[in-house]
Amino acid sequence: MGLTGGLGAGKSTALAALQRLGAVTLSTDAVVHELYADDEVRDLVVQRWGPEVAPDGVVDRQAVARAAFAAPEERQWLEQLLWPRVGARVVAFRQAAQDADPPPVAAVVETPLLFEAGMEGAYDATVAITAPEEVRAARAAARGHAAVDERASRQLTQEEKAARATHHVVNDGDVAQLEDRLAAVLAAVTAASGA
Ligand SMILES: CC(C)(COP(=O)(O)OP(=O)(O)OC[C@H]1O[C@@H](n2cnc3c(N)ncnc32)[C@H](O)[C@@H]1O)[C@@H](O)C(=O)NCCC(=O)NCCS
Ligand SMILES: Nc1ncnc2c1ncn2[C@@H]1O[C@H](COP(=O)(O)OP(=O)(O)OP(=O)(O)O)[C@@H](O)[C@H]1O
Repeated sequence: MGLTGGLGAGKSTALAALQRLGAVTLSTDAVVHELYADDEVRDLVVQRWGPEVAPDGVVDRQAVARAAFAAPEERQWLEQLLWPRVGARVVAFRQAAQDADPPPVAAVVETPLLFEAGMEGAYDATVAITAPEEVRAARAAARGHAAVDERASRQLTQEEKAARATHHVVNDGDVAQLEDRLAAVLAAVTAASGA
C-alpha cells in the first residue's frame, strides 16, 4: 500500500501506527536521509551547489533544500538524482515483504510525492492522510523545514491527494483515533486483496 499526505499532515505518525498494527513499513523520506550518507550522492550535490551544502563532509539538508528549491531545474536535478535510488530501495523492500513467511499484514511505503511522481500504479491501494489546514500549518512550521512554501507548491493540494487515493484518513483527533481509522483501512485493503 502507498501512503501519502501533505507537509505535516501526519504521514510519519500514520506509518508508525500501521507498524503497530502489524504492517511492515518503509519511509521514502528516511531512505533519502540515508542516501545523503552515501559518498557518491554527497559528492554529486557538492559538485552542483558547492561545499557549503556539506560542511565537514556531512550533507546539511536545510542547505540542500534552499539550493534545490531556489529554481525548478535545481529541484528537478535533485529529484532525478535521488528518485531512481529510492525506487531501488522500494523494490527491495517490497520483494522482502513478499518473500516473508509468514507474510506481514501489509507492506506500506510512505511517499510524499506518490501522485506527483505518478507512482500510484505501483500499489494495490493508496491512502492519503490529511489534517485541517491550520493544524497542518502549525505542525509543519514547528518542524522548521527550509523552503516550506516551495515544497508545498510542488505538491498537489490535500483535496487532490484525498480525491485520488483509494482511502482517505483525516488526522484531526489524537493518535489513538488515527490508529483506529488506519485499522479500518487495513481491514478493507486486506479484504479486497483476498488475504
Ligand atoms: C530537500 C531535502 C534535502 C529536505 O530535507 P529535510 O530533512 O528538510 O526534509 P525531509 O526529507 O524530511 O522531507 C520533509 C517533507 O518535505 C517534502 N518534500 C521533500 N522533497 C520534496 C520535493 N522534491 N518536492 C516537494 N516536497 C518535498 C515532503 O512533504 C516531505 O515529507 C530532502 O527532502 C530531499 O532531498 N528531497 C528531494 C528528494 C525527494 O523528492 N524526496 C521525496 C520522497 S522520494
Ligand atoms: N493525531 C495527532 N495528534 C497529535 N500530534 C500529532 C498527530 N499527528 C501528528 N502529530 C504530530 O505532528 C507533527 C507532524 O506529524 P508527522 O511527522 O507524522 O507528519 P508528516 O506528514 O510526516 O510531516 P513532514 O511532512 O514534515 O514529513 C509531529 O510532531 C507529530 O508528532
